[in-house]
Amino acid sequence: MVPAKRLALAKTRLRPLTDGARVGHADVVLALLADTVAAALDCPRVERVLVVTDDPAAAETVRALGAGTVADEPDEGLNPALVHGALSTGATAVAALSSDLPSLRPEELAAALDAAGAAPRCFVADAEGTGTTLLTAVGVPLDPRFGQGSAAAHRASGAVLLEGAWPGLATDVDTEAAMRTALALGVGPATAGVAARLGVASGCR
Ligand SMILES: Nc1nc2c(ncn2[C@@H]2O[C@H](COP(=O)(O)OP(=O)(O)OP(=O)(O)O)[C@@H](O)[C@H]2O)c(=O)[nH]1
Ligand SMILES: C[C@H](OP(=O)(O)O)C(=O)O
Repeated sequence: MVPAKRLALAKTRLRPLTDGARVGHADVVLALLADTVAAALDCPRVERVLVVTDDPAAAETVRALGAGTVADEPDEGLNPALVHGALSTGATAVAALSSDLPSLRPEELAAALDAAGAAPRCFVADAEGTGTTLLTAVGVPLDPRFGQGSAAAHRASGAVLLEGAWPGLATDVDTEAAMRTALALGVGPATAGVAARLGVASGCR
């Protein structure tokens, strides 16, 4: 599952990059989401990708890529939306993946999901070590604790930290600096496109 709130309201910390730019803020947020979803869809360990969203443009884009969508219910923020999404799948094994991972490679996600077999609930921390980019649950409720300091919250809730050589999985694009880190790693085509229009150089993922 990939959560995506309304594009215009999301990723406010990227506003310094998009304010006054030739490309709209929502287009940048959508590009990050599209590349993340495309990588998840290309991962052989992923049976299906569900985007939890109420945003019409996000829903249209991810459906065109091959993902499904689930309504953003009960409209009480990120964690309740993920619980709702997980229940709606009826699946035994579920994972919540950040929507802002444009450098994610399908093989990185496969490696993390393989490692997640080690415990009922596992998580991958972001590059700073404070946030979470992936939370997995097999045979138990997802019990998501995303938000500030979520790595510590997930650890305290009993989830096992997974560590590996997966820079694209760890590089969530919250800030302009993180965008530059992602671009240096190489990004998917949608993010490469908006980066070009923003005037930021990028490599290909
Ligand atoms: N479906 C859904 N997704 C959410 C909700 N709140 C946050 N998200 C998504 O969860 C992810 C992580 O959220 P944050 O890191 O807080 O992102 P953000 O609020 O867009 O970013 P900032 O404004 O810069 O803090 C982003 O992909 C958001 O779109 C929500 O209420 N519903
Ligand atoms: C949702 C949150 O994302 P951040 O805003 O820390 O990237 C998290 O990592 O739990």
